[in-house]
Amino acid sequence: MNTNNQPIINQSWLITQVKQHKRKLIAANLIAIVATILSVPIPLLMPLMVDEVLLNHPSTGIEVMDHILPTSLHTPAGYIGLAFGLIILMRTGSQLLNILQSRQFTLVSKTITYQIRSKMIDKLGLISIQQYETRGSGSINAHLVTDIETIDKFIGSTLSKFAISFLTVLGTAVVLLWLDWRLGLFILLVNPLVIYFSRKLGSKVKHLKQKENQSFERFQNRLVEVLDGIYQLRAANKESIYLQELKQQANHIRNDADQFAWQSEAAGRLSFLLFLLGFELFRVVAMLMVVFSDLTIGQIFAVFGYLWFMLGPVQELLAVQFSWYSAKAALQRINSLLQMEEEYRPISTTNPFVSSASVDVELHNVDFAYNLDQKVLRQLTLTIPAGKKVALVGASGSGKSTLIQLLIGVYRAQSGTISFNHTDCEKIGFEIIRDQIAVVLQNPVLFNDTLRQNLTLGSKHDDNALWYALNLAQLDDVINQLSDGLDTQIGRQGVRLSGGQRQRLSIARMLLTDPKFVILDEATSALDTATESRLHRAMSTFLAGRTTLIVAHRLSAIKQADLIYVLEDGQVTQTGTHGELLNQQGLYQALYGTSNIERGQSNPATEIQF
Ligand SMILES: Nc1ncnc2c1ncn2[C@@H]1O[C@H](COP(=O)(O)OP(=O)(O)OP(=O)(O)O)[C@@H](O)[C@H]1O
Repeated sequence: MNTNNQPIINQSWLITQVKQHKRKLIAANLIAIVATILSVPIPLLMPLMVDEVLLNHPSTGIEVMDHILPTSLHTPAGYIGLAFGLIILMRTGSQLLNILQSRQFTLVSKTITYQIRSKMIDKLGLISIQQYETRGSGSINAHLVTDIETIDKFIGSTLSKFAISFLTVLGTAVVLLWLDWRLGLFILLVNPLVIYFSRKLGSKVKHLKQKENQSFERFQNRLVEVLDGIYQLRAANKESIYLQELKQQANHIRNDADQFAWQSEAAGRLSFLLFLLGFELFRVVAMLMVVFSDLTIGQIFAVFGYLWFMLGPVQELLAVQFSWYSAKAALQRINSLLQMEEEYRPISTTNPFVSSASVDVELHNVDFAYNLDQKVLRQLTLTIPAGKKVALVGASGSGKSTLIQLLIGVYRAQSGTISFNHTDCEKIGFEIIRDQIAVVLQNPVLFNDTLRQNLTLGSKHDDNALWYALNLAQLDDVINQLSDGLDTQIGRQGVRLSGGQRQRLSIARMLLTDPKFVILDEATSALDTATESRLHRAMSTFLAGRTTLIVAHRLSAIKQADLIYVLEDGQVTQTGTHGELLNQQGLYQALYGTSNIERGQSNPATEIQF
């Protein structure tokens, strides 16, 4: 866990990654150098053509060409043809090498972005549930997709071009120095000056990228929520209000993105304008030098050729910084995800389940609050004996589901102890505890996948085991009627199943894991009473001897328990069996008493809700 809040993806991390690809990067840079060496001399053929061929002042160039060409081609047309052939060869060679070097760079950049993405995926498994609840899946989604893409673009395209552009500008300056040291020096001084002003301009727009990202994050979070709730919004006829709100947020993105886009474009163009002014000045100086010094007409053609040659690379170099601002903002956001608070995972020092077939649970003076200002569980003490069925009842908001969250370690008690088989949960570690527990929730999470995958969640089970679990969960008849059976796709969040079928699928999933401790949190609330009663009967053999915690409002789910705890305002106020509690004055009697007497006699699976 990163406790010192230092960015995790920082320079030294990147350098370590880059070092792992040293050979590829060295190869890429060598290729870039060869490509530059091939392309930089092309404008030098100009003075050769103009001075030696067109103006008829033969010198070293013609001498060399005479060695290559047969005597019959020692003519201006022959020389021009040879120069043309050479230029084609050099340009093609240089472009092919550029392709090769960018291939090397993409190999490295894609691997580095894959590593960042993997690091983030690893982190997803560690982030505390509270952080997920506050940040929202939309923003996490944005980090994993958009931010990584920005970084990928920066490393892949910008950096690979950076090497070539930098080398080209440097090579050009060297040739200019050789042609005329004053011109070379001029170009060497102009470039840093332009880059300095361009950085100054760039620093004025970099915060706009962050603003754009924030708008995008807000939009994405809301979009995910609206899409998840679209059915209910449509049913409540409120869809248009939410879609309108999304449009407003899209409009914010438009404004913020527009600000960054035009201002960074303007800053880029102003920087380039500076360069062009230097360029024009350079041209004037070069022409004056033809008049006042020994620069030849051919050489001035070469100088102008080099100026054009530099334009593209200089533009690329200036663009790198704007691309860097986007990448830096993305990196900051990625780091903020990597720095999110992690779930508390004590290191396991003992495993009390190895020697014991069943699980008992004890809570002693447990205090818990989601927000420090409001306690949800207060000095809660209760025991769930091994192999027994225990029910937890209480009014809505009394803390029943919160207690389950603490049992599976999703949240941590602020004080008090939770023990399994007389061993403190912190000594056992929650990975081991979760191996013993299966939780069935009221709204089970289902994936847009086959029934089989939703049942097994990736574990290996043969079809007989699956059908056995489906049979106990009272779902085999339903699946039998589907043409694709276990391979039926159930749609997003299991939309092709009814609420009750989804709950039974989740129960079948629990049965397959063969847990020692079963937690049923309103697990059968969507079933009709007859199906629920059949299900309870079918499961009774499976549950016999397993510790079971039932959280329910329905009497039919509660009354089968060996022990019932009544929870009021985060504390146990009554304990006993159904019969005992009915005879005690208190919340249980108030909630179930009369209704039970009236309805319970006629139907054992009576449904009573409060
Ligand atoms: N993730 C959360 N963040 C902040 N507060 C929460 C969170 N979950 C629950 N609460 C609060 O904790 C209290 C207890 O909620 P809990 O879900 O445990 O009640 P419950 O007894 O299971 O209710 P129900 O029978 O309606 O499911 C409620 O006041 C609720 O507002």
